[in-house]
Amino acid sequence: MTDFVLDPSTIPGIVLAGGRSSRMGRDKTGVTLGGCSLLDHVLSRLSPQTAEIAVNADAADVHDLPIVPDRIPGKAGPMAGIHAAMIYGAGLHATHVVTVSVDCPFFPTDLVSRLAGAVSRPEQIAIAASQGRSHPVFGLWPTALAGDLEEWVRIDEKRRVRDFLSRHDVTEVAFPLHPTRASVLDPFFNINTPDDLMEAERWLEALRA
Ligand SMILES: Nc1nc2c(ncn2[C@@H]2O[C@H](COP(=O)(O)OP(=O)(O)OP(=O)(O)O)[C@@H](O)[C@H]2O)c(=O)[nH]1
Ligand SMILES: [Mg+2]
Repeated sequence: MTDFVLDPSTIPGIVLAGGRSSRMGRDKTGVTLGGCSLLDHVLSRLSPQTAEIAVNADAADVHDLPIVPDRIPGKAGPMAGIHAAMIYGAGLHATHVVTVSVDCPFFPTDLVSRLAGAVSRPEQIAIAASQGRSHPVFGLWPTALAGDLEEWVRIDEKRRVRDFLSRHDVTEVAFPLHPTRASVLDPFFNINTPDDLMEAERWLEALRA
């Protein structure tokens, strides 16, 4: 039994868009899919699920949303974005933040509620998974871990997300595949290359059919 309950409607959501997009060759945030930017796809999935939304990036066309740049310099990887998200959430007096990746337009519509429902202790991290693989950029993070994460990024040269997670109490939440007319879609399908973008166009058609 646990008496720790997290209200998903109070959890700020941060879109991680601070990477180099090197495989795509141009900033993934503004790449269009079905005529809308990837950022717009992700915002329409996230906004019904969270209280406030910010975008982790150095600079981008993010409408009138707050931009949260990395605090740790040098493009230190996704954990630097998650660190910036934790600091942002702490500034809003939130105990937890949710992160999603800008290059993943089909993520589950019940992501935040299921992650929030999975944690049973205040310092527990919840991470999404599908098909037996975890997707740590889709996570629910206690803002109280910001100091530990900052120190880890400074001392751990490899900065593998999994190595950070191994220091903490983590629960994984498995999400089902999504049936479409074409085939079953992994909701965490993510777009790294121009070929992935073409595949995403086909998934979008299949979802609309
Ligand atoms: N803040 C921040 N976010 C990052 C960094 N590197 C990657 N990310 C984010 O982490 C998520 C997963 O990263 P990738 O899929 O590798 O994206 P990417 O690094 O922009 O693309 P590549 O350069 O092709 O690897 C994306 O949402 C990126 O925006 C970083 O150095 N800082
Ligand atoms: Mg990368």
